[in-house]
Amino acid sequence: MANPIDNAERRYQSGFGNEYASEAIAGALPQGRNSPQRAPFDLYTELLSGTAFTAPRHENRRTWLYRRQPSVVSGRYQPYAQAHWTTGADREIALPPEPLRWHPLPLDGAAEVDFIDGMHTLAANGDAESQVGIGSLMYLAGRSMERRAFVNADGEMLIVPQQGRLVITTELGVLDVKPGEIALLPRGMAFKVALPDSDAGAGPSRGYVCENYGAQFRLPELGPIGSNGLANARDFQAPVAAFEEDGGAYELVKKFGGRFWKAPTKQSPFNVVAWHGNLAPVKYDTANFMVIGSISFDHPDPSIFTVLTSPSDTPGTANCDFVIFPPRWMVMENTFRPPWFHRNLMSEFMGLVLGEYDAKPGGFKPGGASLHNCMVPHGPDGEAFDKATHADLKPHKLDNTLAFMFESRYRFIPTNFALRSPALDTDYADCWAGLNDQFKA
Ligand SMILES: O=C(O)Cc1cc(O)ccc1O
Ligand SMILES: [Fe+2]
Repeated sequence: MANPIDNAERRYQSGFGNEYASEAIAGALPQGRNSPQRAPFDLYTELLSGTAFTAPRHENRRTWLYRRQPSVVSGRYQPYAQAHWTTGADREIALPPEPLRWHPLPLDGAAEVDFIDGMHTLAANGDAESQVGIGSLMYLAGRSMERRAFVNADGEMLIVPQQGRLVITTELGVLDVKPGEIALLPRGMAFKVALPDSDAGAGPSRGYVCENYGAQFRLPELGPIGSNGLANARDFQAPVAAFEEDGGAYELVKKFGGRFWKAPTKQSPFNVVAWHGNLAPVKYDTANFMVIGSISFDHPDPSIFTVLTSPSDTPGTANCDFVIFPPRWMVMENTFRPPWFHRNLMSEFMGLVLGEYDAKPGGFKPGGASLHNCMVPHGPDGEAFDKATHADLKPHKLDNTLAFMFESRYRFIPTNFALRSPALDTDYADCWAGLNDQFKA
């Protein structure tokens, strides 16, 4: 069997959080026990735990790796400079109590940097040390990582590509992810990102990342929806085992407690020949999301579009919900169909992968971002309000669109980078200025 690392036709294993098993060479996976006295082919046995050993069974995640060298074999760490990837809430910043929006982040200079050096935190809450909160980041990158690998000890990473395909090599195998798809990479697992489109001259790649310091993302409960719907577990895809044959040197960059470090390694960290377990990187195509909406009247809460949720210790009040606004039919009768005007306990960071978002048809652009924090009023802009109050309410398909939201119980604090960026839309609030008093008694 050919080692799948070299194979452009990717194979995947289906499911979310189930017990996967994969071997790049037949016979490499021990049978009947996890840690035999000598593993097949004299591979080293290593355990990666994504939860405490004693986490409840339904939350417990761990994977057994059978590899050419254990990851403890590495050179010494030295500090590494990554100034724009900050961690957690920056309490020094005076958080503006108003809606914020960014135009698509400019790609100048992105051609020179890879996925790690091109990462920018736009806003964050909580604290990686307390395992609470998330960061909302964007990467702007034009270079493949080649012989550089990255390990994030501070959180798992949910990647939402907006422009350009990503080939993500992980310890467990390779994920090929294009805009419209998402990837979820476990905390602590080494990976590198190649940018085939950028390498082919299509210009820099851009996308969004949720760095989740808190409880791992999982599928939401479905309640009265039943046993099917929204993101179905079978549509998540984990890689098959794949390892690099060439044992050459790597630079390993590690994010650890908000700081960055680097160490040389003599061998590729992508040296896992077989693995089994339920802690795995996955990808998911949002085209497979089974969208549920109102077929009578009123605009439902956006929680019906939850793909994945990271709970907090208060039931129903998430550390982070990852919510998408995919193509869907609008059929509600006598209803103002776009989102209503609202204020909310939860804080909302949004991005747009493609097309238009119905609440902001002109103002919110693919590659841009918006932030509506706890109790900050927001909603449809003047143009959306006008259109929707006069629309002929025929069934209408919102097509060629994909917006998303990282929604959190904790207020997001924008970074200095985001607040000083020329992409900050200083006129954002004007989009509501035309909503005059039209009261007619
Ligand atoms: O503010 C937003 O655009 C996100 C959002 C969408 C929606 O359909 C209902 C509520 C909500 O916060
Ligand atoms: Fe909202």
